[in-house]
Amino acid sequence: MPDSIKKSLRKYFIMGSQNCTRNPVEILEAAVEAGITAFQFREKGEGSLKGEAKIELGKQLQAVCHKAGIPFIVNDDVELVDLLDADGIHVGQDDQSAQDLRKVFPNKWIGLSVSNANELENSPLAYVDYIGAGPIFHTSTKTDAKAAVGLKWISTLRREFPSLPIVGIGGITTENAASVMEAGADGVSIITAITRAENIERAVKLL
Ligand SMILES: Cc1ncc(COP(=O)(O)OP(=O)(O)O)c(N)n1
Ligand SMILES: Cc1nc(C(=O)O)sc1CCOP(=O)(O)O
Ligand SMILES: [Mg+2]
Repeated sequence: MPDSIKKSLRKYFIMGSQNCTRNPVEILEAAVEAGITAFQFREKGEGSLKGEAKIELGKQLQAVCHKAGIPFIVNDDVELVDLLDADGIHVGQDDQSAQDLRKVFPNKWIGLSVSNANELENSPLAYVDYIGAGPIFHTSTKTDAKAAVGLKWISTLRREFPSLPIVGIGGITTENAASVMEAGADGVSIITAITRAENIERAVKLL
């Protein structure tokens, strides 16, 4: 099981309509065509859709993932995971606890953000399928992101947990993605380097 998750985390695209300057469905289709291996619907923050509009976009993006056979993960929103029967959920340290989520979703992927040793110590890793480690580099995409933790955080996690699926996130680009993998990550999570790419196919291939 961890091996198939690791494979799926390799090019993990995250996006919501607030990250897009054109149709999000077309952006996801282009990214899928170019070879992303998983997708997280993160409709959150300024300019994001709410209520029915969010659900409708989620359904459309999920259909693109289903057609391509890649996992469709929902960020934060437990009700939406349930409603759409998503493949998994990603939560942070201040969101619903992974332990509680595991009771509700015994067979779905649960991803948890872990940014430092203190969070790691307090994280219920037994209930988690993968860790999102970051922000590795500076990012302006998440307004409440912590200070960049650097590649060392990935190598520390990898040393302590040799078989745990780990994905790096935050400020990852076509130029620095290889360094994240070399530090020990199983994959890279990206928003801007894909949503704002002049050529999505080229960007995903370079990643
Ligand atoms: C793969 C991945 N890693 C980390 C995050 C960040 O989650 P969180 O800390 O809950 O912050 P928000 O994304 O909810 O703003 C993520 N979404 N995905
Ligand atoms: C959603 C998110 N979570 C982060 C974390 O550190 O937990 S950084 C981040 C934003 C990533 O966007 P970009 O690829 O544009 O830097
Ligand atoms: Mg969250």
